[in-house]
Amino acid sequence: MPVVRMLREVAGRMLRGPACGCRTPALPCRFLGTSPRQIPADANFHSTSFSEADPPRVLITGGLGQLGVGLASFLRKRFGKDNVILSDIRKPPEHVFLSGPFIYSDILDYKNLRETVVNNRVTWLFHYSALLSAVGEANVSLARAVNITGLHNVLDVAAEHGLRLFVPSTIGAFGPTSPRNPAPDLCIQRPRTIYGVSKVHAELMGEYYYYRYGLDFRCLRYPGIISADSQPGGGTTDYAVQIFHSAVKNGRFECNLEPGTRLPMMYIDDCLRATLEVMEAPAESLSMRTYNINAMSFTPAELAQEVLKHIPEFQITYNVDSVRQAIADSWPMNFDDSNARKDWGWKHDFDLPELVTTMLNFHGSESRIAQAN
Ligand SMILES: NC(=O)C1=CN([C@@H]2O[C@H](COP(=O)(O)OP(=O)(O)OC[C@H]3O[C@@H](n4cnc5c(N)ncnc54)[C@H](O)[C@@H]3O)[C@@H](O)[C@H]2O)C=CC1
Ligand SMILES: CC(=O)[C@H](N)C(=O)O
Repeated sequence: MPVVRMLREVAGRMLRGPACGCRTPALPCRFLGTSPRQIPADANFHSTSFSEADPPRVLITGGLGQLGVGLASFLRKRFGKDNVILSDIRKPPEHVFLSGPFIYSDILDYKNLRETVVNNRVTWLFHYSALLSAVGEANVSLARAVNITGLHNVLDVAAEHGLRLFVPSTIGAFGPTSPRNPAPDLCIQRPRTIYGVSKVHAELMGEYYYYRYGLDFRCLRYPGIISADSQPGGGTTDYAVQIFHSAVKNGRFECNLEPGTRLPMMYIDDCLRATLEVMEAPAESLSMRTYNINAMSFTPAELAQEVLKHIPEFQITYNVDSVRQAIADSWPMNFDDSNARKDWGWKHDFDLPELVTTMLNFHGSESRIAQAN
């Protein structure tokens, strides 16, 4: 077959993608060329032999933030302590350092990242490094570097070494022109933050690498995540974590969003379980590479009402941060996650009442321990 005709046919298949019902990459991974970092044409992309019976060798980037330590502990229970490596550019607290393998890894340093993957025989990568929505607006050039350049490094290393790659996206990947109640998986995405723009970029680049190079890219759009034993890293949904700590400690909370601001939220246990479930889902069950996941949706006033049921003297006041409020007003109020439920059986466990009970129990017992010491 003449080369030009062959290439045209392959490109046609790639562009048709899932519309023709394909659930595997439309483009054989080495058909049109090599990985983006000029790997030789005879390089074997899926060279890391990974039998489903062997546990994966996992690397978590940006692992010292709100979600990474919990993810490491969750994955270590499943795959064994030494098979899950936590990494970050910050110094780990002692209890984290002692809990399992930790290494320095800067995602902006491509060679360092590649060395880490090679030396540790990594097969699965969870890419958590990022600057979140509010801190991203305060430092756009750093957010652009970490969230976009860093992602390019991660994608290239993952493609080069045949990794299964998880990259979280967010409700922040939608904008004021997206349907907001609920936001479906596929719709207009024109976010107005550097965080949101970088996450749409990540979704598209990951999907492109899947079709172009056969990279096993998987992505979930997380709602705002609420965790008891880790602090949020500078986002718009942070209030929903901080409120519990303040309620138990002081009986009051000053909220930086307006009382009626409705946003999708999820308890961390559901988020981590969803992350593992989509990574373990058989490839043929995934009709898409990027899924919304949802659990609950509430406003600060509704959350405060639920806290009041446990702490009758609790008081909430409002001192609105205009940057965060503008961001929240452009995000979905609710998420449609029917595709995740249909394709790989996603189901959340925590609704608002269970969330509030769990969070207050944790902070209540923490503060009782502190008082006793
Ligand atoms: N926490 C949430 O509510 C949500 C989080 N996500 C996503 O989940 C992921 C994890 O989120 P969090 O743990 O909350 O973030 P976080 O902001 O708490 O932690 C991010 C980590 O990235 C690290 N980092 C920054 N620059 C780095 C670099 N050059 N190299 C390596 N690491 C670097 C930071 O030191 C930090 O520990 C992020 O990608 C975030 O966008 C998505 C939606 C909701
Ligand atoms: C929802 C998110 O992505 C994050 N928590 C943020 O508020 O920036």
